[in-house]
Amino acid sequence: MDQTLAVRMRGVCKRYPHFTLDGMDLSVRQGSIMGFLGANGAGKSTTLRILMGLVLADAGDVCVLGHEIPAGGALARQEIGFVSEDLRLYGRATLQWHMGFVASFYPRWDQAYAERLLRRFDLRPAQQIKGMSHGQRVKAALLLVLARHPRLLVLDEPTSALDPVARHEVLATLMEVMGDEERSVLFSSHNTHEVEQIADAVTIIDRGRLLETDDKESCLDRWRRLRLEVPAGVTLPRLPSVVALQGHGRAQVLTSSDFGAELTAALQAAGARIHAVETMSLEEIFVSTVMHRREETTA
Ligand SMILES: Nc1ncnc2c1ncn2[C@@H]1O[C@H](COP(=O)(O)OP(=O)(O)OP(=O)(O)O)[C@@H](O)[C@H]1O
Repeated sequence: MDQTLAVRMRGVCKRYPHFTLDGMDLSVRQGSIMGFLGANGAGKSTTLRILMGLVLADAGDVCVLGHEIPAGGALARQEIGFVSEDLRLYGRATLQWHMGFVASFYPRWDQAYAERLLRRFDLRPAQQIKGMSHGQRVKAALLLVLARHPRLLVLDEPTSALDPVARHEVLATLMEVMGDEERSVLFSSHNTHEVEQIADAVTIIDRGRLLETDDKESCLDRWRRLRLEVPAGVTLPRLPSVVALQGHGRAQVLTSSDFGAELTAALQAAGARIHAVETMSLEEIFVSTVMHRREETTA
């Protein structure tokens, strides 16, 4: 495996009665934060569970931190911090008890850092888990994995239950963790704003398929919305990078996934005038990518 990749998934398939993960590819570079975006039911949790060795794939190759999955799953999990919706914490035990429990298994447990996180996340160590709100439980689970200093953090929608202040603290903590070039984060989310804020790479999936994966900056750089004037009788060229065309008559809006000189030249040669070229947010890119693929598959 490429030593610079923390995660490498190739052609992974998983068939459920009403869902198929279909040839999923996913690469996470060591030292990067990968935002894993998908609509409800897209297959994000299934993909993350396969790479954790918690769900067995029907086909494909998975390698995490140099360990083949599932054979090397136990070794890989020693170096991964995984936080998901179904948090496996003991309701009747306190956070303090959990901290001692985790510390006894992981020699790299960092008590001083754990205490800093307690203050930052505004958690009380003597509190029982069952008395915590959902958001507090998520923060407790994050503390328990972060203080182990895992080489890879795999977070399944870590911020979905958090209020804006808690979300800000968690995102800031994740960015701080990345001060170390050895560490990598893979986190799934519906929230394109937080992915845009902290990720340096983005993967978009829908209905069990990979749609887009790229460095965030190059993704934001490629996508553009063009406001066009299209005189009567002009037919716009059908270029592969044209993802959407809206409006009729003279004023039309074109969305491109690969804006550049070639598209500009083709539009001008056809007789269209470009009035404006606008950048797009990751949210707009995500929605355009998913809608385009759904239209293609239903056409
Ligand atoms: N154990 C299972 N048995 C049958 N179907 C399953 C199982 N696990 C997941 N699925 C199905 O796989 C699909 C993808 O689910 P998954 O949880 O991976 O999506 P997701 O992208 O994480 O969604 P969300 O954002 O809503 O959490 C869903 O249709 C779900 O019903």
